[in-house]
Amino acid sequence: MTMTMSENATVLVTGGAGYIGSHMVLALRDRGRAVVVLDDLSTGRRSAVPDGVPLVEGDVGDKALLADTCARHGIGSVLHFAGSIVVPESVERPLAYYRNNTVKSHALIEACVEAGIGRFIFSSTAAVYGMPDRLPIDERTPLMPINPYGSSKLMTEWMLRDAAAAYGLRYVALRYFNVAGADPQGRSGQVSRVASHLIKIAAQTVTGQRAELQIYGDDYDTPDGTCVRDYIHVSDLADAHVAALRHLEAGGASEVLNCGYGRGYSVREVLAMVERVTGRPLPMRIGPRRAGDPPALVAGVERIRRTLDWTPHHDDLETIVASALAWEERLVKED
Ligand SMILES: NC(=O)c1ccc[n+]([C@@H]2O[C@H](COP(=O)([O-])OP(=O)(O)OC[C@H]3O[C@@H](n4cnc5c(N)ncnc54)[C@H](O)[C@@H]3O)[C@@H](O)[C@H]2O)c1
Ligand SMILES: O=c1ccn([C@@H]2O[C@H](COP(=O)(O)OP(=O)(O)O[C@H]3O[C@H](CO)[C@H](O)[C@H](O)[C@H]3O)[C@@H](O)[C@H]2O)c(=O)[nH]1
Repeated sequence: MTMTMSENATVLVTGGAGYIGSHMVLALRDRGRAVVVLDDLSTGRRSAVPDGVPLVEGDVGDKALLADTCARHGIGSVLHFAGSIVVPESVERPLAYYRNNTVKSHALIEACVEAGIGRFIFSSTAAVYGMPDRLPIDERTPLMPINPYGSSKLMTEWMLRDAAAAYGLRYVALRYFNVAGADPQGRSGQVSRVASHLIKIAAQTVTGQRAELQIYGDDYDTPDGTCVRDYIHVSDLADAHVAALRHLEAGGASEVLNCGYGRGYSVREVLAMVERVTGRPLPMRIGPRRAGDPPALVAGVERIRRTLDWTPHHDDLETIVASALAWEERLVKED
């Protein structure tokens, strides 16, 4: 397949040494695209960036570095993953979250406008919806984040909306639901030890790094009393970004799109799948509810299916769980 001019331009992936960003780099490289990573390695790892991919080690809020990187590498599109992601930490340190997620995104958007970079893809989150009471959650659902993390992301969406109107930048904001799993070829996965995500914690428990897992509440108004989430495989999520990039490169309009499969699994269902995959009981107990957990979050996916040429390939809880476990076992062996 021949590439168009815009497909020849290098893609800047901020946060490309992190969990989702590293899968993004793989997805782009697998398609022969030129990629540069900008990451301060605060939670990411140098080893997550494949050989041959330039890593600019620095801060996404550093405008001089951004201008230099964009000019030096001939950047045509920016995929913005860099940020802070731990919800309870955002409650304790809100200003740090607004600085890292909102203020630094402002610097990046401004640098793009100044450099004439017209395509931008942003990692947003279902946290912009807060505690919606109707499922599935479509993009017209009122935006009422209940923590600084969600607010910091929503403010970036708004900056993009307004910058697009004023300066002609085109963007896609993808509101991720629950991202999980690891590269099917075992090239990347979630590395952070300070994990709060259910499937990562289950994998740490299976590999003996934790004695047991706690279910945060079994008295929700859901079929089995535990919270329901829409788990999306990280490689499908990366492919959705590739589709979003193609959409923008083909001249498509700015979009805000949910990114999930449109189906929910309860905490108990996820843990039952972990037991099925390992063939062993998982040490677990019921604990109290965790503050700020909505009972159920399931993406309305009509808009993304209509807008992007995106076909998920790993829409299967067993595949998600098995890939996360395989990655965790590899991490443990490496240590
Ligand atoms: N993991 C999820 O379930 C989830 C859900 C919704 C949205 N998101 C969003 O996806 C993005 C990636 O999340 P992740 O799970 O891969 O997290 P991660 O912590 O693994 O990756 C974030 C990366 O950004 C880098 N970084 C952070 N601040 C930076 C800065 N100021 N300058 C340069 N680099 C910086 C980190 O070193 C890390 O490599 C985030 O924006 C997050 O808000 C994640
Ligand atoms: O040890 C654990 C960890 C999680 N859970 C439960 O498992 C479900 C999923 O929790 P995660 O922490 O895996 O994911 P969240 O739904 O809380 O988080 C997701 O939504 C957040 C915003 O709401 C952020 O966007 C975050 O990055 C994204 O993964 C929740 O009901 C949680 O209470 C447990 O029972 N035990």
